[in-house]
Amino acid sequence: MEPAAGVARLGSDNKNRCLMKLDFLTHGERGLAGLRLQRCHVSSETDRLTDVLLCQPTFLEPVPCCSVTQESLRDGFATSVPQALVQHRALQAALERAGVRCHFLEPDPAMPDMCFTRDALVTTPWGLFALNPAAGHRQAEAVHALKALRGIGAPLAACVQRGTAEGGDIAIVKPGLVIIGCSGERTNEDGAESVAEVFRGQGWDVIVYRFDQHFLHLDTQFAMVGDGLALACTDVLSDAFLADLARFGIETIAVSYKEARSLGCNMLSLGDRRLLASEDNDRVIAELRTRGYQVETLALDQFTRCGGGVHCLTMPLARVAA
Ligand SMILES: NC(=O)NCCC[C@H](N)C(=O)O
Repeated sequence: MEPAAGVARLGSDNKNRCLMKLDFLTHGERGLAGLRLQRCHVSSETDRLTDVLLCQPTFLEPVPCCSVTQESLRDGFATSVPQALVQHRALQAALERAGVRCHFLEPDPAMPDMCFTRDALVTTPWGLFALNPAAGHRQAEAVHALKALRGIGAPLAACVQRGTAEGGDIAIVKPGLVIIGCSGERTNEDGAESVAEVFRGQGWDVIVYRFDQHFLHLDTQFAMVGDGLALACTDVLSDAFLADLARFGIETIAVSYKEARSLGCNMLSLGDRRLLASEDNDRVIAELRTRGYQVETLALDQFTRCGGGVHCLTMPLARVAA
């Protein structure tokens, strides 16, 4: 069967099953506002970011589906949508100042966590990979995002065939190496294996890292910030995983458990040693600056108190090697 227009070829039967399920996406759906996507591929989380997917937090709610949000609610936290919108606009402005094109999904009242665009799908070197969020209130997000992205010309490369998988659990470390987090709750064993198959099929090395569901996603404990450099909650990550990182030549900056709870690992690399981070992580940010990284900080407490920082709020659509 020939792939539908705009669908990348990955040479797997799985892909054809995926296409049949999502066939409707190629026909007449409303796209994102305006901008056509020139390219859609990510081979490394630290290449220069050119295009990103965002969704304004118009309907943000503190859904008690992760331990950070539960703690915030216990402390009496309530979201303020006007404040969240201001913070999100500042994130957009920082991205645009850095030369990144921002593409926006339409917010939907049925999707209170849609502003965390990271989780519904991931961009691979071959195009979009449609995921299957586990959290009940997030399950519609993948189809919602795909409809819009297909409308601006993004190719669909693959989709999860079995189990559940969320984008915060997938780190495209460098060409040829992906790490998949598996807590059993958000990304489960079948979902992790389904994602791993696609990368292995392209000759990539895959590390599957299993952790306790308290930590929600891999990107609350681990994120690449530069070539061969990661922020890592070494208090929590297993010795075997840390040894795997060393084996693949990845150095880590240690982030404490408390820093990770306030999304201290959850930074976004813009490439060229530039980073966006939420404020209130002074020690980690100072360490990065000492190493020559340019770190711009943003007030994002409306989101961090709901369990997600800059990394979770952004889904890179295209990065180019510097
Ligand atoms: N990648 C991420 O860690 N995303 C944060 C998602 C937070 C949201 N409240 C959730 O529990 O799904």
